[in-house]
Formats: sequence, structure tokens, C-alpha cells
Amino acid sequence: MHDFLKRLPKVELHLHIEGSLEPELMFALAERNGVALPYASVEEARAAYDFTDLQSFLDLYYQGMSVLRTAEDFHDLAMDYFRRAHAEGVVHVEMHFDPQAHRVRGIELPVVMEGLSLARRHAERELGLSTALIMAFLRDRDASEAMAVLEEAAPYWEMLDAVGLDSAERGNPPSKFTEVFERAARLGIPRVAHAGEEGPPEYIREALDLLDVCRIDHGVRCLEDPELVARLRDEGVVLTVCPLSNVRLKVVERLEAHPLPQLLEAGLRITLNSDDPAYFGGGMLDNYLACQRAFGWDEATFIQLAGTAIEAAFVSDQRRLALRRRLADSV
Ligand code: HPA
Ligand SMILES: [Zn+2]
Repeated sequence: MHDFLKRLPKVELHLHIEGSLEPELMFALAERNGVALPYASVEEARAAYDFTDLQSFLDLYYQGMSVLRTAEDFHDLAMDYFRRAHAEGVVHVEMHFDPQAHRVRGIELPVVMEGLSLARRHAERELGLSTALIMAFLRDRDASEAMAVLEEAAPYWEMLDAVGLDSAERGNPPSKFTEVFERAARLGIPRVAHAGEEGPPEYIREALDLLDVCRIDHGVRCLEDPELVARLRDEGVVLTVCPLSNVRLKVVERLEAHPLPQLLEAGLRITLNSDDPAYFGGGMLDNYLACQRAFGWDEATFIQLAGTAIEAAFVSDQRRLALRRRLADSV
């Protein structure tokens, strides 16, 4: 099964590129940029990744990215991840990035865009890995700031495959960002949002009704609301589920207790993703393998999951056909 899951062409729809920063690269960039870290060693950093909830993770996540200062840093960050992903059979990556988390530390959007854009071109050329870019707004900051970032991104609108919504969910409902997402819609930019990770099912409804999203990131708490589940199924809304993330952030107690089997049983369109692989104990292959161990899924189930991700990806018709063919050829 390991060989099959490694070979399976996997498409990742939910990844925070800043959350792919492994402690080794964090230390290398800290040295390159003269940034002090609160850890004495790579091992100490890893040992600190012991989270009680989403906020306890976000505190370390925002601290970790302090080493990212130049376009080269962002390029190296993304290429480091793309190489690892490619090595484990990932063929397409859609990455969220958090411009506000960089702007508050004096790193402006053009620096981030230059580094990530270069890495995307390198990944395509060197690895045959296609990528998409999702500019995320931090929901625990003001909507006016998100709007300002969207306007500031005008030179890059055509490079954005979508805008997203992440960071601390509780107390920050999607409705806070209705105007920002309406503006993105008028610009023709697709929309996704984190909802129903720690927040209630109502946030998933709001994301659909007010933000007009085409995918829900996480969404696992939908099961608390049978009517919502029926709607998600009828409308074919794709959920980007992150199994190891949910365990590490204590959304579920352990993977065996994760509602993934119920979500599939309910007829929902489910995908598997790594979220923040450097912090949550593994990348795409680790997530697939962990699900195999926890749920005993057969090959057909993984082919279905990988296929759903291909159908929901922000890719051209031509690329989607190529990905479908890769999937068919791999099994
Ligand atoms: O898992 C997450 N949830 C919400 N916001 C995030 N930002 C990075 N990772 C996450
Ligand atoms: Zn996420």
C-alpha cells in the first residue's frame, strides 16, 4: 500500500506555504538574515510543536515566519517544499500565503510575490509540478486591512488563482469579510475559506452564502448539522480536509476518531491535504498513509480522493486532462 500511495498522483489543495517551513530551513534562514530564534536547536524547535488548539499553533507559526525576509527566502521556502512534495508523488500544489503576516513585520507584498512566483516557475520547469496561488486574509485582523491588501495586490490579481480566509476562526465569522469577498468576486477571482475547523457549522453556511466560496477548507464540523451536510452534498461543495492537522490541533482526539469515514459515507466530495506539514507531522504521503492505517481504506477510496482533488483544482482544462490521465495510468 505504501508503494501504491506514493505512486498515486496526489493533488494538494490546502497548504500554507509558511507552514511548510521545516526547522532546518528556519535555522539556515535565521543565520542568513541575522534573526534570533527562541530555540537553541532544530530538535528544540520540533519539541516545541506541542499544540493544544489552533491559537497555540498560530503563535508559533507567526513566530517561525520571522526568518522570511527577502524574495530569495520565499523562493527557497517554496522550492524546499515543492521538492519534498514531488519526491512523495505530489503533482500539483495549491498554496495559501499570508501577506498580512509579512506586512506587519515590514515585508511588503512585492517581495513575497517575487519569491513565490520564481519558485513556481522553477517547480514547473525542474519538477513538472504545477502550482496555484491563494492569497489568504487573516480573519483575526480588521476587514478594512484585508480590503487594503486586496487593492494593493492589483498588479498581481491575474496571478491569484483564489483568495482565502485563515487564522483564528472562533469569534471571526466569514460575515466579517463579506465586502472583501464581494470585491474579489467582481474582480473575477475565485474564493475559498477556512470554516468549520474550530468554528461552528454556521460559519460554513456563511462562507457559502456570503463569501460565495467554491471550496471549504476543513469543514469537518458540518456533521453537527444534517441539513448543511445535505446541502454540501447536493451542491457538490469540496472539503479540503487535513487529517494530521486536525489531530495535532485537537480538533479530534486521535485519527481513528476522525469523522472522515462519515463525511465520505454522507456522499461529500472530500480531499486529503497537509495544511502545515512542517508543524503537523508530515506531508501529503504521511496524511494518506495515516488514513490508510486508521481507516483501513482500500485503493479505490484513495483513487476517489485523489480524483476529487483533480476535479476541484484551479488548473486549465488541458492540465486537468493530463492529471486525470496520470491518475488513470497509475492504477
Ligand atoms: O490550520 C490552519 N487554520 C487556520 N489558519 C491557519 N493558518 C495556517 N494554518 C492554519
Ligand atoms: Zn489551513
